[in-house]
Amino acid sequence: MTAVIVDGLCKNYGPVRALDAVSFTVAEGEVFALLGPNGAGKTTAVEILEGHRDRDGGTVSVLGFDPATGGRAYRERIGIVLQEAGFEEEFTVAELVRLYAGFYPHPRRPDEVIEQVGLADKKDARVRTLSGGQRRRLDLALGLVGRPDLLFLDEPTTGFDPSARHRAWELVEGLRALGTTILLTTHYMDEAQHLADRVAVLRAGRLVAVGAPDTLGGSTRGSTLSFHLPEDATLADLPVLTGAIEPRGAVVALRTTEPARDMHALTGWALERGSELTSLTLSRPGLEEVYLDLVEEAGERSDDPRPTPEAALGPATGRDPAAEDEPAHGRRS
Ligand SMILES: Nc1ncnc2c1ncn2[C@@H]1O[C@H](COP(=O)(O)OP(=O)(O)OP(=O)(O)O)[C@@H](O)[C@H]1O
Repeated sequence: MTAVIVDGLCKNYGPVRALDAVSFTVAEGEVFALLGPNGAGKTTAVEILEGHRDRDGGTVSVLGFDPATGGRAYRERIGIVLQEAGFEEEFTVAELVRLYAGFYPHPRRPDEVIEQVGLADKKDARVRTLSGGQRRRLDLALGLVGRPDLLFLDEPTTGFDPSARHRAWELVEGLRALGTTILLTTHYMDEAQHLADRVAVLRAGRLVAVGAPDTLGGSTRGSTLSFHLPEDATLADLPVLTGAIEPRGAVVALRTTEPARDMHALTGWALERGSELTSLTLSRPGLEEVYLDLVEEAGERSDDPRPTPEAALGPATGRDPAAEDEPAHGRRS
């Protein structure tokens, strides 16, 4: 079954078109990452899916519910880890996790969840005494304790130290193994690469690519063939190659969409002249490289969302009273 279906989703904040006909699906049990620069619309999309924000157009189905009208039955099926949740500071960790467990019909055992997120030694500590990273782990515990079918993780490891980060990744992998569908946002490409089955890249409210982290952007982005230039050769001696050559010190890198042809030409050339092509490697661009290409294409600025067509037609008429300036549920937008 498909866990999430988003079709033609639109959201405007006054003159700003935060989401412009965004469509994607997430399969049941899949880990799906929404990527994009600041202001791209990730939080808006996630808040609409969570049922915390209205949409202006399009259809959304999550676990068979429309989040806008799913009510309590819907909320019991999902878990949410907010970017900045406001906690009751005087509760202890254990009290708060137990309190949240009480909101759900089939919760996980609070002690087990506290252990899983690495807060066992802090279970009797008051929330106000926790460090930033420990608070994020508590966020995670509160998102997990209801045993959700779908977990929303909004930048789940921001502020984590490297070992806490790896622990969180293991936790996500464990949840995936249990069949939990996970929709996460992150600015860390290594996190998306490591955790996500598929990623979607938003830029200024528009979806610009969806795919597996290893193949995002398609074959047209090409591969990189790199090798050490033989000592007795110069760049001018190289055979005719289809790709563009970039010298990087002693190493030559060739970005090519025809790697087999270029590899054949190069190795033939080296054999013929009796040279060795040391450290010859063929690699696809990493997710970070592809992502940067996608979000920087067409010279768009990351913090420059598209205006709505109405706003683009004329001078701004001031703040639209319909603009929602109040973040939903204590969420920073
Ligand atoms: N409550 C609001 N009122 C008015 N404009 C908003 C509101 N929330 C978000 N926006 C605008 O909508 C656009 C998308 O914002 P959003 O928070 O969804 O982006 P994001 O991709 O989550 O960014 P970040 O990576 O910084 O969290 C931005 O231009 C933002 O300024």
